[in-house]
Amino acid sequence: MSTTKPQRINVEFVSAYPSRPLRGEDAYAAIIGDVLARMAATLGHEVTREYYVNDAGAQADALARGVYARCLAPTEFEADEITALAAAVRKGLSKDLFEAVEADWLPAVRRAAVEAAMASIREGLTALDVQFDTFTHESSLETRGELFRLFSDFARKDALMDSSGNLINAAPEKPVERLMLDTVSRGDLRPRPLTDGDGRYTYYAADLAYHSDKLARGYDLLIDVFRKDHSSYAPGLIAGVDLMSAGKAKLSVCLIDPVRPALAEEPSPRAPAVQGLPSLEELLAYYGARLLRRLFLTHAPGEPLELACCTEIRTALLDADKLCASALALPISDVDAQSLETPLTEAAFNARNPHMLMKSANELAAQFIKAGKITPKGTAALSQLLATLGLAQ
Ligand SMILES: NC(=[NH2+])NCCC[C@H](N)C(=O)O
Repeated sequence: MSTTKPQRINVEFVSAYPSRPLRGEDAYAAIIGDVLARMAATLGHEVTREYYVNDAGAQADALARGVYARCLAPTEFEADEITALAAAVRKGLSKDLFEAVEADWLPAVRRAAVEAAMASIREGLTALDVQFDTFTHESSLETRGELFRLFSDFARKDALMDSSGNLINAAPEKPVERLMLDTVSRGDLRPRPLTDGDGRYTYYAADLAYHSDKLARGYDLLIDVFRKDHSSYAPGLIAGVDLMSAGKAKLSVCLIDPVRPALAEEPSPRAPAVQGLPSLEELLAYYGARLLRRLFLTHAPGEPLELACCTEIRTALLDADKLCASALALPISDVDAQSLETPLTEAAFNARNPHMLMKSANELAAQFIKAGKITPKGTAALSQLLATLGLAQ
């Protein structure tokens, strides 16, 4: 089945902050990441599906503080997803902790809050029928030692700069303020800060340490599925990986279009023009995981995806689903038809565009329905496409 040299591929996707529930864009990223991983596996590659849990920075601290406040005075807050987390966290922590100073309770509350939040994120992903092999926690990475090693390597490669943009030939023993990485020589538009004004490592620096960890695990290709708001961040990461891997492995970034609420059909002058975006829960309740998957895969990348719970969309998705099922149930004819499964999967994988596969699956099904019969190769091609899309009948 494989037409390319088998490679070890890591697909990182979703990686939403534990500090908020999953949104439409996360669900979209989940489906695209899942299908990219399926395509790679179909082509014979060895694939790891990974989620990066950002549990170490300011967002995680803010989550811990919100949860802590609700643990102390549960009745003072309106019920929301943070109160739900607080209820779970409160049960597992000792009472004394709630009398301690922040430095004492913060790490424990943060750990428990992240765990409870990730449990609910995992539930959402399972409901979407998307599995992961690995969850890597930012807090578990030995960032400090690893970054010193990386910075020394950058200095040797003439890529480490001080705050005035001058190259420095050795990494400082202790982190100093405004160290920069010269990523411009690797195709980036501007150098990237490695430490901030207080000498603390940036999110980008920690992300480099994380990608260095992925490289050490021996992958030939790293794929990051990011939301489009990462579009100016991504080139810095790509250049950083290029520097770290010395050309041995490559990072490729797939950007997910924003997901917006659909415009109301007849916006009234009084009502707001847009309805709120339905939550993942509502979307799943309305469409079910299968039609929701079809909906994301039907969207051609490039424009924001407008999402709504709408009878017309639901009917169209259901019809497309039935079309494929009916095509596969047609009488088998022995007329030979060309099989397009592998070259197409390869093209779609190289373009990081599962939409191409979706379109072809629909077209193929319509073609066979029109002919009133299906060839053995047609059955194989259509089944293979649907399996790769996670839509096997
Ligand atoms: N290695 C990465 N930077 N992964 C993406 C992380 C995304 C980040 N947690 C967010 O929700 O915006």
